[in-house]
Amino acid sequence: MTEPKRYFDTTINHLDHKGNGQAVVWRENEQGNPKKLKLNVPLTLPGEEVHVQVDRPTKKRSRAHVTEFLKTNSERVEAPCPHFEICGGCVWQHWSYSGQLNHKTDYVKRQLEEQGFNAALVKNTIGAETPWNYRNKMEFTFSPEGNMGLHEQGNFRKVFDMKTCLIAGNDMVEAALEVSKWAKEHELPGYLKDEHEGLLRHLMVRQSFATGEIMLALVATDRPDGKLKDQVDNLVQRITEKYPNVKSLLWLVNTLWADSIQAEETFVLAGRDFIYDELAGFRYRLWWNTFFQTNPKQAEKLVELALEVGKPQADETMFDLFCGVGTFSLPFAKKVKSLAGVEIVESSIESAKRNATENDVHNTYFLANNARNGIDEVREQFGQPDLLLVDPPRSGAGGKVMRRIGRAQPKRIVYISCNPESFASDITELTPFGYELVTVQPVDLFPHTVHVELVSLLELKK
Ligand SMILES: C[S@@+](CC[C@H](N)C(=O)[O-])C[C@H]1O[C@@H](n2cnc3c(N)ncnc32)[C@H](O)[C@@H]1O
Repeated sequence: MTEPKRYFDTTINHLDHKGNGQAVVWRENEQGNPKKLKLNVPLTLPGEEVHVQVDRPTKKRSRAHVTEFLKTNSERVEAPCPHFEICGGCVWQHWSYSGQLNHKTDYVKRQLEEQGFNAALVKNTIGAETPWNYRNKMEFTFSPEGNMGLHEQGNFRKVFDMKTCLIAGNDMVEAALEVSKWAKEHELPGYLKDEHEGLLRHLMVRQSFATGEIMLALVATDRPDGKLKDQVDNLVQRITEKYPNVKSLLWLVNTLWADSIQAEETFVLAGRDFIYDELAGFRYRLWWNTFFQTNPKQAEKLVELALEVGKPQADETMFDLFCGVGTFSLPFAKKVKSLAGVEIVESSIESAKRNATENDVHNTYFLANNARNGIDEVREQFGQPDLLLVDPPRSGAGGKVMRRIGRAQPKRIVYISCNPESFASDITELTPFGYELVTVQPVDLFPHTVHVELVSLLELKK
């Protein structure tokens, strides 16, 4: 039997939702008939002509690696991070920032067009002034070999030994690297998922760019006392001496198989159990599990844009669905008569209430409930809203919530989305209730990644 052909010349015709180049080649099957082979070619850009080696040439779809670039995209640039190509964090450092922004605008337009909306309503994506060191929160993983870093691209089981991260805040990366050094010096074993063995699982680090305060939360399978006492004392000493901005050093115990950042017990090793942050002129307390915007500079633009398109009025009643700790609720509440926020995570609602009081905002009501039931509950209490803001997670609000929004008949709806696909599908639900899409403004909160955020306005037709 002859070996199937593995090497092909091809052209990248588009990028998939993970940012990888897509191409099609033709191969011959065993009977000598032509068969289509779809290729997923990482680290390529639209229009590039490449010579590739295919992993599994007998499949319908396969991953392929570039062995030679025959023609490159004029927007291709040198990626500055030494971990690029291995790290699963950024996929587009090899693309000029303007190229990324144009692509994001086109992507939003395409999603809306596919659902029958007018793509001309989509404005050009607002980029970041500095597309580096923008993230205020990172979650690193410890590997069984004792490395601390991010997962490798396309391989969730492998973690590489991180030396730097160009998209995260510098101070928090330095403090995180000190924890990595500490773990190595004490030879503390990283966690082995399959065997459910080992000690260190994750390190969550967050930093406020406004106050400078840093939180380090180490997730481990054991408590920080007993046999670990000496090592933990050493960690506390080196962090508090070298990094005075670390105002919260936490140890979270997670003995469960589920490998997410969660805690059965929380130990405060140094400082408090929260840090202070500020956004758009408001002060927030953030605990280790509080959702907060991860690119605060660009998030401020989201708040400004939401206020600009939503035009809140002093005599209006407003609902904020998926309100989190009140990032949008507080600035809007300053401008309306009353505001009711709904959010599923109880600790975020507790935080939203405290944030409102601490920021001298006294016309808010926050309800811990899912958006679907919560909207009915706040309608019973406050009646029909004039203005409604909705900012759901990536999966979108879903038909049931959107139809309830439609039935509530607010005059204006500000929809903030981190996923244009679920956004486009969600807003189709509003058309039968008389809503019209007025404007869509994409904002880049995550440079060098495929993600794009947007602020939109829908109005009830007269
Ligand atoms: C994209 S975040 C937005 C949070 C907030 N607007 C902000 O900017 O900080 C989405 C929020 O929806 C919350 N959430 C997720 N599912 C929910 C549901 N079914 N009902 C209500 N809130 C939900 C999450 O806990 C999270 O706080």
